[in-house]
Amino acid sequence: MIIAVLGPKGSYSEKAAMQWLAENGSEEGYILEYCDDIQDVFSSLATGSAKIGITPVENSIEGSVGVTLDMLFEHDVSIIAETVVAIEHCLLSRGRKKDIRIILSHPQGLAQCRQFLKDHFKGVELRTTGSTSHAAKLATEFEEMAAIASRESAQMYGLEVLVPSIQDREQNHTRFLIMIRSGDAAAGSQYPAENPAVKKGIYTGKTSMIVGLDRDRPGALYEILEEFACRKINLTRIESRPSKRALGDYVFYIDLEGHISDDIIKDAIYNIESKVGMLKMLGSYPMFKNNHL
Ligand SMILES: O=C(O)C(=O)Cc1ccccc1
Repeated sequence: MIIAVLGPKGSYSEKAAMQWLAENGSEEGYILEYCDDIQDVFSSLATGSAKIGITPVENSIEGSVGVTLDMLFEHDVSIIAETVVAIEHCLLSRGRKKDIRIILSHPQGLAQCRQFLKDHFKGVELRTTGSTSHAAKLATEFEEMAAIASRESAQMYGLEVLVPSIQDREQNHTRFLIMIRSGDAAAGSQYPAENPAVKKGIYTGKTSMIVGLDRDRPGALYEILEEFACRKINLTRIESRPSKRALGDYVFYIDLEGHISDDIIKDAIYNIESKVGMLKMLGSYPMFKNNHL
């Protein structure tokens, strides 16, 4: 089974993949395909090159990963799981701190360390890369380059950790989605919609969807949310994103507690379908639970 993640080796997406496989007790029989960026992870799923794709979707400091949200809208994928990874960014380089002229990272890495960069590297050029591990790999080439990436990347690419734990808040977590191509039974069969673990109550189910309202009018969003509220369905996230059709036109990304195999969830969605212009189900899957977070 091929799993597409952000590459090269040492990315947080790779960490997410290993963590998710360990959580499921299936660390063997998987091959990682390292992609240049988030779009390529989705393309890899679309072409069938990989059966599973893993990308970051949300960070506790910086918020949503817009590209992943956009790709979820554009591609026929189903979310089969989520996992949350603790992120410790470090400043890595071959050179010395005073010689650093360029700092590289994934846009999320730069954003999560914004204050650190302002306080210690004002005026230094910031460059974005497809992943933090790509930044680390590039930083091996010149002494005046540094990367914001994980401690593991330092080891992997032979860089020094100049400054550890540089994110703007000590607590830093990123949620990753584990996805398959919609209807890809071969990859999905291990994690079926009727997930027995969810049924047994070991996991709480989570359901994700994208909703587009038919037209802008008072109360349109309220009417959707009412279908959840009246059934005591808890939303864990709601986020608007430009529909890209016109300025001020939005779609809503909604996550809620409950599995599509639960009657009340089915019922709520059935009622919502007649009220919206567009409803795209992204999947029902076990909610990530870790008491240490
Ligand atoms: O670039 C990576 O390593 C990723 O997996 C994306 C990312 C970047 C920064 C924080 C969390 C995830």
